[in-house]
Amino acid sequence: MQDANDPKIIVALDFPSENPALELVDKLDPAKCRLKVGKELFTRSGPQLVQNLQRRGFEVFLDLKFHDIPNTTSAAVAAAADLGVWMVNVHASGGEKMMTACRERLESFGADRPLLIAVTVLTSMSAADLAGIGIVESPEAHVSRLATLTRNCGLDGVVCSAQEAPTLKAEQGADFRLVTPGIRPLSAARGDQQRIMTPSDALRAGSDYLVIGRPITQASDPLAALEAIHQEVATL
Ligand SMILES: O=c1ccn([C@@H]2O[C@H](COP(=O)(O)O)[C@@H](O)[C@H]2O)c(=O)[nH]1
Repeated sequence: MQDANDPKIIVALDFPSENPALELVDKLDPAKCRLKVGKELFTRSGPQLVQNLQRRGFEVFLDLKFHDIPNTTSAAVAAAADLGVWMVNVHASGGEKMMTACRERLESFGADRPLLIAVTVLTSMSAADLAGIGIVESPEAHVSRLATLTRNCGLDGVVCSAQEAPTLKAEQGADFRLVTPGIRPLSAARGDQQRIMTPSDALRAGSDYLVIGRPITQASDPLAALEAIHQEVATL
C-alpha cells in the first residue's frame, strides 16, 4: 500500500503554533505521509507556514472547510490554489451553486490545480447530532446524498467516515476520492470522534487517504505511533 508518489497517510498538524508543528515535521518523511493544516494552525501561522512545509518537500491538504456564498468561497479556493496546496476543501452543505463555482474557478489553474473535495457529515457527529440540527436521515444516508451532489458538481471527492466508504465506493465509483478522518488505532482514545475505524479496516473499506491527528501528535512517541500505523497497513 506504500507508494512514495501517493502516500495514503495525512498527518493532521493540529498544533497551537508553528514551533511544535515543525518539531514533528522535521522528523517526518514526505515520501511516507502528507500533512494537513487546519483552522488552528493556519489562523496562527498562515500561508507562510504552508510554504515552509512545502519547501520541506511535503504536499499539504489545506483543511479550512470553506462554507460561504459562491463568490466568497470560490475566491478562497483560488487563494489556496495560488498557495500551491495539494488539496483544499469546502462544505458540501454549501450546495450546488457554491461547489460548482469553486470547481469552475479552479479550472484556470489547469493540471496544477489542487484537488477539490467537500466535507459531508463531520466524523464527530452521530445520528443524534444530525437530528439535533434537523436532519432525520442516518449519517450514512446523508453522507451518500451529499457525496452524490458533490460528484455531480464535478469535485474530486469527499471527506467522510471510513464507515461510509464501502457504500460510497459502490455508489460514486473508484475514482471519487474518499478522505477519511476519525481514524483510530485500537489502542488510541476516541476523543470527540463518533464514526471511527482502525487504519487497516479503513483502507480495506475503501478509504483513499487516512487523516490522523491525535493518535500521532499526542502520542508519547509520535514517530513510533506513526511507524506502528505504517506497519499495521503495510501488508494490505
Ligand atoms: O469530518 C471531519 C473533517 C475533518 N476532521 C479533521 O481531521 C482531523 C482529525 O484529527 P484526530 O485528532 O485524528 O481526531 C482534525 O484536524 C479534524 O479537524 C475530522 O476529524 N472530521
